[in-house]
Amino acid sequence: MIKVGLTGGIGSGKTTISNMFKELGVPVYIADDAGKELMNTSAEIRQKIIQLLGEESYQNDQPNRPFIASKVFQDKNLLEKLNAIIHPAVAQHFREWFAAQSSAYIVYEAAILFEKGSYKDFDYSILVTAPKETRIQRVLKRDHTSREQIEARMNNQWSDEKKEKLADFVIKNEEIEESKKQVIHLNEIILKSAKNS
Ligand SMILES: CC(C)(COP(=O)(O)OP(=O)(O)OC[C@H]1O[C@@H](n2cnc3c(N)ncnc32)[C@H](O)[C@@H]1O)[C@@H](O)C(=O)NCCC(=O)NCCS
Ligand SMILES: Nc1ncnc2c1ncn2[C@@H]1O[C@H](COP(=O)(O)OP(=O)(O)OP(=O)(O)O)[C@@H](O)[C@H]1O
Repeated sequence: MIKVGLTGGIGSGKTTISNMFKELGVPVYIADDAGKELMNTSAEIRQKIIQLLGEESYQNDQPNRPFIASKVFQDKNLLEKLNAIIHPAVAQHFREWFAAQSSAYIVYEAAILFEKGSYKDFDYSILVTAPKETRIQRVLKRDHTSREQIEARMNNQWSDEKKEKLADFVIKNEEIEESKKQVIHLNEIILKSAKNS
């Protein structure tokens, strides 16, 4: 079964694009959601995060996400350590999910795919892009956040230019109808490739 990794910077629209694949019947694994679920439910992960960032990182046994974000997006070293707690657990969870799938291909959506080299685990990679200011405006509209907080996350992600060099396919997500056409076209290409493999 073909594995397709899908990523994009904050506010690029990767979840919007993943949903378009879902509508075409493609199973989609959302690594961010799995990471959230594991942070909520795994006592081992909770203990490691408290050890790393202190008691304030959990309240009533639930992660204090704004607090954790305020720490790690200001300090690359802490972000690396948080990633090292969560990513292996997500990888294991994904392997179990993947073993239960039976379609021609699956899509794996993640906030970071190129930065840590995990794109190499996939047959194809898709990068979702949009101009930086568009991305900022989308997130400002969607979330209770500030430009500074969005830029702090952007500073921990590669630029689109750097990611485009490694991506197999790029979806320029500006006009939504245009993005849908690109997804339908990519779906055809990947299905054809699955038949031939
Ligand atoms: C710091 C946390 C608690 C902030 O939670 P919050 O609900 O505010 O954000 P959420 O998880 O929905 O992510 C929103 C966006 O932030 C950016 N972002 C999240 N994690 C990372 C990361 N490790 N590196 C760079 N950018 C990131 C992405 O653009 C992502 O789409 C959370 O993002 C986290 O635990 N991140 C580290 C683990 C991780 O990489 N998770 C995602 C994939 S498993
Ligand atoms: N082509 C588009 N035109 C207009 N708005 C869009 C478009 N694509 C996505 N959006 C909107 O922009 C916001 C960000 O999109 P989405 O949540 O899919 O991005 P994301 O890359 O998954 O974000 P994050 O990195 O913050 O998790 C959402 O409110 C979404 O509805």
